[in-house]
Amino acid sequence: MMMNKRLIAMCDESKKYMGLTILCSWVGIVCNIVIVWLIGQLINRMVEGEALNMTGGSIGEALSSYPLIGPISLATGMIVVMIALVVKWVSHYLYGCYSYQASANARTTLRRLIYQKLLRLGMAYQQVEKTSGIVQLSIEGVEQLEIYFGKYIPQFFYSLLAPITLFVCLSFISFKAALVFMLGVPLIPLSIVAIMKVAKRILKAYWNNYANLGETFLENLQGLTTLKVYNQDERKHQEMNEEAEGFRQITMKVLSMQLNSINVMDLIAFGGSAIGTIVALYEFKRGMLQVGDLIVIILLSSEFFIPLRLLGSYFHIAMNGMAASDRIFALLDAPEEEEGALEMMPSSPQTVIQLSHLNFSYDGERQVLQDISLDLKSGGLTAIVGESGSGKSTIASLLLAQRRVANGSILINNLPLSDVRKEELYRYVSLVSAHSHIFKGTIRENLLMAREGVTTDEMMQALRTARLESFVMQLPQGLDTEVSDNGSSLSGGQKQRLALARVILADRPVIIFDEATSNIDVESEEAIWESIYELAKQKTVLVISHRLASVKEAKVIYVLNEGQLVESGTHHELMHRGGHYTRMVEKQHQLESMREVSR
Ligand SMILES: Nc1ncnc2c1ncn2[C@@H]1O[C@H](COP(=O)(O)OP(=O)(O)OP(=O)(O)O)[C@@H](O)[C@H]1O
Repeated sequence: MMMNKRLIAMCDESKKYMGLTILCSWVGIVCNIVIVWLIGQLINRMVEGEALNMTGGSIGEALSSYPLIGPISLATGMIVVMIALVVKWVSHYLYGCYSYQASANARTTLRRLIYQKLLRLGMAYQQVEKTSGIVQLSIEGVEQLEIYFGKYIPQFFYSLLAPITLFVCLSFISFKAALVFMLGVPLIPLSIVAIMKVAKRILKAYWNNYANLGETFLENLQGLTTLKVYNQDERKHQEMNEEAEGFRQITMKVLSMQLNSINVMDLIAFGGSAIGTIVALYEFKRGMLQVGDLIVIILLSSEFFIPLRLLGSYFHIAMNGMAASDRIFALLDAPEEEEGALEMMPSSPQTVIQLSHLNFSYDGERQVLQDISLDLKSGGLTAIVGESGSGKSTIASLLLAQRRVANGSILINNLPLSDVRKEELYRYVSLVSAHSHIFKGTIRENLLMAREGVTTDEMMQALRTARLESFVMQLPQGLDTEVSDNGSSLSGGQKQRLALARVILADRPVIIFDEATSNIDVESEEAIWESIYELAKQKTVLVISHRLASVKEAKVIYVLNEGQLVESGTHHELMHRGGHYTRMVEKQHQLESMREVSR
């Protein structure tokens, strides 16, 4: 009955609150039994003709002398009813609090686990689940599981406890009626099990459709400008409508399945109550029951079935949560790259990186890098150039341990990169890519990310080096100016320069610039190159660039062609050789002269 041991074990902190929720529900039903039973006894006495003795004395005395049952007087009975009502109200209130705590704990735990896993997976998360899928799982999937913890599991155990408690109490009044009620109870879980078989299949399809629709929506939204430019927005709109229609259909299937199952459960619940009540009426007719007892049985008959009926309605939401949990587990179980164990790299004033006989393939079939051996010597500028798709960025991602090297080795200060913990690696190496991420928040907050305790002076100095100081100074809020999501309120060039200032503040010995100046204005490009040359005087800088004119001054230029290292040397050596590099330079010259002419 959907008792997912792993899920429950995972959210250990919720267990205590789930237990308290069950206890509160149980206390509530015990109070109900007490109240109804005392009312039944009062009716019995009244039917027996027991009248209030109002002659003389106060009303209090009259109530105390009225025998409700055995030594219990009507006054005592009324006090007990009052207490039971208060206890019932308190337990109902506490039920809400504990149920919330159980679900809130589960929500926090699951979201934390997903987040931690994503951090460990790094870039590899995309191979397991799409970004939109992860967002859906973390928000809606986790919310469905909140109901599983806060409502479904407590209700499951309460649904076992309630009929047993009622059976024990009612069997003192009418064993036969209590037995009939009790026999009807298992029919509801049996119907749930039958429905579950169909539901599992439908819900799996529902989640797949939901994730696909989310992915299409996200993609179309992100590419909306391109779609508009090519007049393709209407076509994509139609495609999305079709997908949405598919999702509507599967949603309707889920809803009708839920409705039908609720009807079946209602039939069993009301049918069971009716049969039990008929048995009680029969006993009453034969004089085996008093009218008060009959009323107690009628009033409590529905209580046998209501908990299971409620379980049935939570069941569907919980079932949806189960389908989501399968995907959460698939994400949590995704294999992680083994993290190096080395906490501390031997300190060396000169960080040296060596790649030897490196081979790499993304899909295990097509070799993207073949037998690459190169050295990134300490200090100065080193460049990797090559045509588009030759494997330059792949080398950068391998240097940052974003992907694992299967063949060949990368040594950093003579240590295999795979032995070094990522955190430790990132104390040595940092990156400015073509699309640096700027976070929503102030400029200051984005800069503070680089290093703890950075002072305003240091920030201004870094902005000066990145040629962004004058821009920030002219802003009314200066460093405290808010930038929107992914720096969308900044120009491409300003974003890159801000990213450059951040990397300067991070003060790592090795900085990789991967096409950091592509797609930006000439002014920003020049400003960034100036900063790169300045940085290269103190740090080890690796530049991956398509602009050959800018890397002329590099102490070594590595030339890649179709995943192979074809040449290396200084600009003059390479030009002298008249090989691949020379051809690239000449091609670029021709292009630039054509551009000049067309201006
Ligand atoms: N995530 C990926 N999955 C599969 N193949 C990839 C992936 N990223 C890159 N590739 C492939 O690997 C090859 C090298 O790509 P890479 O991005 O390293 O080239 P590049 O030289 O940096 O190109 P550019 O100058 O255009 O950025 C290309 O053929 C590309 O199609």
